[in-house]
Amino acid sequence: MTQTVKPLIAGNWKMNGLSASRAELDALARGVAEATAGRVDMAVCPPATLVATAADALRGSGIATGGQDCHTAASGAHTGDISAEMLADAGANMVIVGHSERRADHGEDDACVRAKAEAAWRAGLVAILCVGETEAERKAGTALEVVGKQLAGSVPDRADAERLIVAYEPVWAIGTGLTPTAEDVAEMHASLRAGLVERFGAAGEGIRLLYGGSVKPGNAEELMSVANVNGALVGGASLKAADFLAIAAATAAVTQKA
Ligand SMILES: O=C[C@H](O)COP(=O)(O)O
Repeated sequence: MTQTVKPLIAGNWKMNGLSASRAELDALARGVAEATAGRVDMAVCPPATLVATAADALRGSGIATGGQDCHTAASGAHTGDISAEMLADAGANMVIVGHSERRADHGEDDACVRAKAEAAWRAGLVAILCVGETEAERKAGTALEVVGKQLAGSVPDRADAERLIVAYEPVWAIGTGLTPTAEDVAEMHASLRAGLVERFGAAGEGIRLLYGGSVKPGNAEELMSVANVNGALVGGASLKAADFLAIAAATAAVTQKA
């Protein structure tokens, strides 16, 4: 883990959560101080219907609230869409853009993801921008090239640590229980770091690089110990406060050893 970068453990609830999920949010707010000891930041990205609930439940806890997607426009005739400004108005501080499920299910390409990141910035939100290769690309030996192209095409100019977080999520590791080896994660994150530094200079050193894909309490310590891994984007294991807090605690333990 890059020692100067405070890790972030962010939860992506995807299309899960009803009003009863308030109990999990309240449990996170109660447990965050003990789990992180102030050494790790946390965020929860619930579905849009729960952003205001999450912002309310997490207020004062230090846990940030995020959306899972935003439209490129601030408002207008876009039925069913939600703008970054609306997320901010509901209490969000950040928004995920370019998740592989959006890229696959909604045909979002790098130019679209870049426009969404710019929309996030326009609304004052931090963009958590996702990149990652498919299983076929990994097997073909093109993972570094594919992800490097996604990074170059999706990240807007003038990125810095205040406004951008990059999440590396191998598509084949999402929700499967599979994870890359620590060596593969290290190789990819080193490549992402090099790409950011080449483009943004010293600012690229501070941009958080999250790993995502089947992060659980049992593998968090190993994954969070990898060089240039500055936290995690957690799907399934973020739905239960106890598991999510355990991942944060494992990350805090890594930072203490570093
Ligand atoms: O955004 C989160 C990722 O897609 C990871 O999901 P997962 O932890 O359920 O594998």
